[in-house]
Amino acid sequence: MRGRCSWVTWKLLHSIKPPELSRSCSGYVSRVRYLMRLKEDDEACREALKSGSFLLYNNLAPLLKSNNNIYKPAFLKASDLETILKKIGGDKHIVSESVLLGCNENGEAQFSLDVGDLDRSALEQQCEGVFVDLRKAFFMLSGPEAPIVTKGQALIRWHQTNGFCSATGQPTVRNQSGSHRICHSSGITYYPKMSPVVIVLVSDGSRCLLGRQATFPPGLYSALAGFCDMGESVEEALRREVAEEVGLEVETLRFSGSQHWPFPQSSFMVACHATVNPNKTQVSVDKAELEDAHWFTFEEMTEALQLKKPPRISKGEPPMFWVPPSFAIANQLIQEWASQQQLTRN
Ligand SMILES: NC(=O)C1=CN([C@@H]2O[C@H](COP(=O)(O)OP(=O)(O)OC[C@H]3O[C@@H](n4cnc5c(N)ncnc54)[C@H](O)[C@@H]3O)[C@@H](O)[C@H]2O)C=CC1
Ligand SMILES: [Mg+2]
Repeated sequence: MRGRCSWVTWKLLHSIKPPELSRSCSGYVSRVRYLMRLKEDDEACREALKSGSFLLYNNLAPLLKSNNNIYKPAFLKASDLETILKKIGGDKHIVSESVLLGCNENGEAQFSLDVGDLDRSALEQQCEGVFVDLRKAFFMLSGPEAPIVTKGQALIRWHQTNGFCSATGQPTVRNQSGSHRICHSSGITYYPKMSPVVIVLVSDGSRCLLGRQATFPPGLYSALAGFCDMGESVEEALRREVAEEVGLEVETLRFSGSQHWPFPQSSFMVACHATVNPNKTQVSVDKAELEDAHWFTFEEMTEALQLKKPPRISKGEPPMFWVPPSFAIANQLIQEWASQQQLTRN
């Protein structure tokens, strides 16, 4: 039997018609509830496709548009997308392959769509935009716009790589919004997946510890990170990763924030600050995981934070030390640590 609460919610959701919704869902709660409905109700989602806006990707590279050298994700209106598809000889039915992304401030549904099969340069010309590799796009977009672009890519990638049931090998079928895929043979429902990762900035009170993997660009050092093992809490994963990678024992930890990270597959980054005993700071690096890790002073960190772009590499010179840019949560941890140090020094 349906509980009173869920019945009221159900009535609320189903009594609102899509046109009314699109006019009235500027509030956060309305937008969330509209999205909730679009996720599960195929008919409502098909309706929203007719008036929504679309962020295109070409083989996972998002379409960006520049205005006076300020780049933004190039969302296209449904009608404009249809016109452009017609002009370049694309099939208008590919629109139904779009994946629901969100709902903008005006209450319009947003979708992401990979158009990798269509002529890239013709599309760029028609849309007056450019498809940019996501890693490069990060440097071109302002902070608040990056998450929706990475979300769109992550969802498209998830659908591209989850076309078959891992139990039966049979094809999986998506719902209209793309919020899940079902194998009708086994009855298993698959939802888009992220792997939990802990990322931690370790401090001994006056210095902080950063490491680099051999695959990092020259000179880049970041906070320590690692995937959570099955059954572990964030706290356990964090203690283990620090012990494994640098041979230190964490004494305290404090949550800072979290971030979806699209590379190489979707991760859910949980960021924390941690401290170690200032008398037990001898680092022993696990060379299988890290090329190097060492303690950095406040002055070194402050200087690295000034760099807004990866530094140029000069021939014969040792690479300059730099830290992840502002779109990475590692940067947030470093900024917070530097501010804290600044306070204690004043
Ligand atoms: N947003 C940010 O600020 C930062 C993000 N990261 C991300 O954190 C992630 C984890 O960092 P790592 O030091 O590489 O992790 P890690 O220290 O756990 O080492 C990676 C190894 O863990 C194993 N592994 C266990 N579970 C895995 C899973 N679910 N997926 C992939 N590999 C798994 C593999 O053998 C892999 O080679 C990376 O994807 C990296 O891109 C790392 C630093 C900064
Ligand atoms: Mg690691």
